[in-house]
Amino acid sequence: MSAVIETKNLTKSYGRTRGVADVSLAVEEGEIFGFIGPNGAGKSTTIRTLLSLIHKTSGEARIFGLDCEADKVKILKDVGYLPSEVFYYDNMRAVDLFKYSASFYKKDCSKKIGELASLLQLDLHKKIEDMSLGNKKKVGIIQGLLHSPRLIILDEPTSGLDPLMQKTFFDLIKKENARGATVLFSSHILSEVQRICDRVAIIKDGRIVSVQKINELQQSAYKAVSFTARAGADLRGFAVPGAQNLEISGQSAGFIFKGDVNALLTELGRYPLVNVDITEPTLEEIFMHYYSE
Ligand SMILES: Nc1ncnc2c1ncn2[C@@H]1O[C@H](COP(=O)(O)OP(=O)(O)OP(=O)(O)O)[C@@H](O)[C@H]1O
Repeated sequence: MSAVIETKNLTKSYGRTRGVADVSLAVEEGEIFGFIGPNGAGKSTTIRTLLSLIHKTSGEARIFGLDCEADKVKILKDVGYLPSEVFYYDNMRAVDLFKYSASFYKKDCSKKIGELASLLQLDLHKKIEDMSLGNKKKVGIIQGLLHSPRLIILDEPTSGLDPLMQKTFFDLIKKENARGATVLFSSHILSEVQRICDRVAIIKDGRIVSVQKINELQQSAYKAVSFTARAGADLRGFAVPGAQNLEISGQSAGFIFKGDVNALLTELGRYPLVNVDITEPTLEEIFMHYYSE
């Protein structure tokens, strides 16, 4: 395997404002790689820097082994990009925009444009300014995929798509991946990442805090624990090493746990319990732990 995207200590500052700092990532050929973090974490900044839409402050960024700034033109021929906010030549019809885009790639993309439009149910002959937000998003998706790129970069791609169309979209991305495309997929919606990605990088406050395989993340040592005690029991003193995000509400409590199970059971045994649940945490619960650290 070879890295399609590789960054080393990639840093971008907007004057005094933090963009991203020391981002080191490797996305391997054929992966669907998730990039997840809350709003403002630095996902779009990383992506725009990779595409040389903005200049890095320091560090290295390579795509297909080429330097993202020096070899930008060569790289972009084989990259499909769906920006988080789509701006278009509004008075054009979708079909004309696609023809115009295709002319850059010097490829006949008409068959693929037709297939994508039919799959996504987009009227190609409508003016973009007359389209709903969801249909404008579809225009962005088709524009990103029409040249069958080797690398697809999607920045929050599903906003504005209804759930049925989201499923169609995910199936489409899986199909593009099956034909050999590598995919970088940014999102703040955890269930989306869980649905489609092989590995995920978590970014927080401009820095990567973890890179993991999705299945390993779910099988990590973390457990979700919740319990309920009999009326009158005071849970405020509940404490065990390894418990995080502890929330106590009346007679019930819940937390994420990674630690000595015996210590957990001993602590639980101090309370008159009526119920205990120890389960695999959802991705949401696992990520909350990263977000709140
Ligand atoms: N053009 C800009 N000028 C100044 N600061 C910026 C600019 N663009 C982004 N930032 C700052 O950089 C940081 C990272 O923002 P970025 O948009 O990359 O985050 P994000 O993870 O993509 O979040 P979102 O989902 O909200 O777009 C934020 O603190 C943001 O305020």
